[in-house]
Amino acid sequence: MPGLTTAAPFPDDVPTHPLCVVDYRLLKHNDRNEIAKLWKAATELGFWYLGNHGVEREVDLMFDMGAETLDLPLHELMKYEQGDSGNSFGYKARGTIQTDASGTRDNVEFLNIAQDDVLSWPFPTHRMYPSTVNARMSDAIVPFVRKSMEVNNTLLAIFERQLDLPSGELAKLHSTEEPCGSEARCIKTPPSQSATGVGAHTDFGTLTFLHNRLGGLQVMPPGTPKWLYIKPLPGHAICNIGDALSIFSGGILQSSLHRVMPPPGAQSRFERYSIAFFTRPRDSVVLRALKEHSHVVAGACARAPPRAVDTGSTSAEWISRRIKKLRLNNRKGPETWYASMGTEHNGSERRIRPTVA
Ligand SMILES: O=C(O)CCC(=O)C(=O)O
Ligand SMILES: [Fe+2]
Repeated sequence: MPGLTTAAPFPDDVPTHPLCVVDYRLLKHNDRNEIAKLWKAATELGFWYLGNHGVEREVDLMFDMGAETLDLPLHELMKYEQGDSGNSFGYKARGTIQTDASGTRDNVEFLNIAQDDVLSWPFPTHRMYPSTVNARMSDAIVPFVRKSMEVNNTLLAIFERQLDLPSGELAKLHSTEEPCGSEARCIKTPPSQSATGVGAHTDFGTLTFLHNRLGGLQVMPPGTPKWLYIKPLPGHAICNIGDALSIFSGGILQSSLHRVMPPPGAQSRFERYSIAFFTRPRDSVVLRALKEHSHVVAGACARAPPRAVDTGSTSAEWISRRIKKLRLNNRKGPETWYASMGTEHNGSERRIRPTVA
């Protein structure tokens, strides 16, 4: 099954970052210890493993759907290419985005399917997709998206309580009454690559629910200049906080820099697939700290730089601007790359700029 190969183990001689293992079933039962583990992970690294999430079967079907689709002839896929205008939904061809300040081309292709199109299926909200996507909507994509939404909404409700926000305050920024940027993604990296797959970035949205089987994902822990692999843990998803949630929380929740490199060691000989579900706010939601609604967030804002508290940008503008700046056709020099990083709110970009003597 694509992306599921266990033919080569993750090597034990590469530097990894351990992640906290959180049990979704215990979270659903309001287990205080488990909530404390989640909170620690979300406020320190912003990444954790999630077990017992109940989406395992749908994830396997998504790996199949992704492989079928990304195996279609390029001329067919190109009919659905996302283009250079900052649109996220559709197909992203290899070599269309930059992976660093020098403008190095990426070597991955991916397919993004909008949550709104899945919920309104068979009627499109944003766009149409290749035939292999339509054929798998009912059995794979709709159940995967609905279950992933449920997982992320459960996590959001916990963060809402931990941040002392009124009940439903985060949920209403993500209600399905208005279009949003939430999407499912399948990424394919060809075998035997040496260059970066997806360059250093923080996720644009609220929460990411990620499934990969081969290594390659790396994180740069806050306060360090080091890239460390996150080892896939069988049967577990990898979850992480995105910029929007970090901003809503006044920086209490951490969105960390990460990237995708070729799988390490003997795993590099294999094609790599990953499946992700990104929860993002409604399009018109302004990305700013929810300080009027929580003394905890207000306290954090008092210590944060002003740009981290109010970006002055709606979620739709934020996502579109960053995607646009990643596209090589829009590159005007190194600053275009740094501008793709959402640098204004947390200074991520400062951490990977070459040190000036
Ligand atoms: O493929 C992976 O493991 C991570 C992908 C990722 O970070 C992203 O698509 O934002
Ligand atoms: Fe990411």
